[in-house]
Amino acid sequence: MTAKDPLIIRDKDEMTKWSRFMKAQGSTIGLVPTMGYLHEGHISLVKEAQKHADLIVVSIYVNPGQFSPNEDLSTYPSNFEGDIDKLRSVHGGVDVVFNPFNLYDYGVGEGGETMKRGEEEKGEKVISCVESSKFGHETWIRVENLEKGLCGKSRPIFFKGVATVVAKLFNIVEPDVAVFGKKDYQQWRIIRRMVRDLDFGIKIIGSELVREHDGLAMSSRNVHLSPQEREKALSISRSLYEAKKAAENGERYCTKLRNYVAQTIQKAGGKVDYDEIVDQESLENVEVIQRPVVFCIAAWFGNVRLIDNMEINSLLFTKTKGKRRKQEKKVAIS
Ligand SMILES: Nc1ncnc2c1ncn2[C@@H]1O[C@H](COP(=O)(O)OP(=O)(O)OP(=O)(O)O)[C@@H](O)[C@H]1O
Ligand SMILES: CC(C)(CO)[C@@H](O)C(=O)[O-]
Ligand code: BAL
Repeated sequence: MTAKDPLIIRDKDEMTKWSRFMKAQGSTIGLVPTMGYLHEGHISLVKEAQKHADLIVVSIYVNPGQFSPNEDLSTYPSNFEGDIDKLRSVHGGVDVVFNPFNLYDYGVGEGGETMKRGEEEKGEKVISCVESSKFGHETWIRVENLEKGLCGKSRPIFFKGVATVVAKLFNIVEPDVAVFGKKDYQQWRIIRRMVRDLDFGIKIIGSELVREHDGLAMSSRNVHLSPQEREKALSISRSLYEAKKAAENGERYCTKLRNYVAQTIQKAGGKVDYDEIVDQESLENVEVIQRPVVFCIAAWFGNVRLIDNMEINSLLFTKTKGKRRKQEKKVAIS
């Protein structure tokens, strides 16, 4: 297998020029938006994109617009050279890495009048790092209902920042297809809704969540976990698996399942931000499972906030010779 060096494009106008040129030659373009510090979860998105498009663009950009000033923008991990090495060795390769330097580069008004930092300290308004950085950006996309729950509660500007930067990337790269990971389940749903509501004409693909060998959901932020915190964080995926199994074996009451997961994570030393069972499409809370749902979790281990989720698609009322299949291992979730 020969390694392929991706072309690195840093200027947004050049990115658009490249895409338009390639499309004029008849090629289709698949976009994989990332914030870098790539792992196998990201690579799985690239492989998925390869199935749907001729040419692949991976964007690497830590978007200040989705971080509040009190969040971890300044410590978000990065390793650009390492990322390029990883992409170089993907079978079939990546054509472009778009690593923009001028995504919000509009200059600063006289007297820095776009500076709003301070308001959030008075508790009046939550603003994003992009607003407090004097970039002059003031246009935002909100996906009003889907962004309200789950991560939207504890990160109130997160999804407006994500939807806006993704819309910018779509306008710059002009892809035919874009791939998002179901690890960020709410994000994937929000992007799909935005694309539908604003007629982007881009196919959005949700790619399966990739886990470490021991079940931990892969995430760039895992690098900040100490070995002890990492071990404790396994309580998330383990309890989710148990809850899924219990649901499949007939436990439909969400309160029971949620309490079990929350208690397991707390016992392991984690601090639960939310644990909710929601409808896969509307992301609205479900009390009794009667249709496909997704069990979504966010929890803190030390200073690291992790998210994970598990879809529960089929309620296993499988019958063996007329009887409900006996649970091999009784799942204690009372
Ligand atoms: N384990 C994973 N499985 C599938 N997709 C993933 C996984 N981790 C990240 N992705 C997807 O990769 C894309 C880029 O995500 P991002 O660069 O923020 O990585 P991340 O690992 O989610 O980082 P973090 O959660 O620490 O911010 C998103 O669409 C995200 O859902
Ligand atoms: C979609 C995204 C690249 C937007 O900054 C980011 O939220 C991410 O990496 O999931
Ligand atoms: N993958 C989500 C990016 C973030 O947490 O900011």
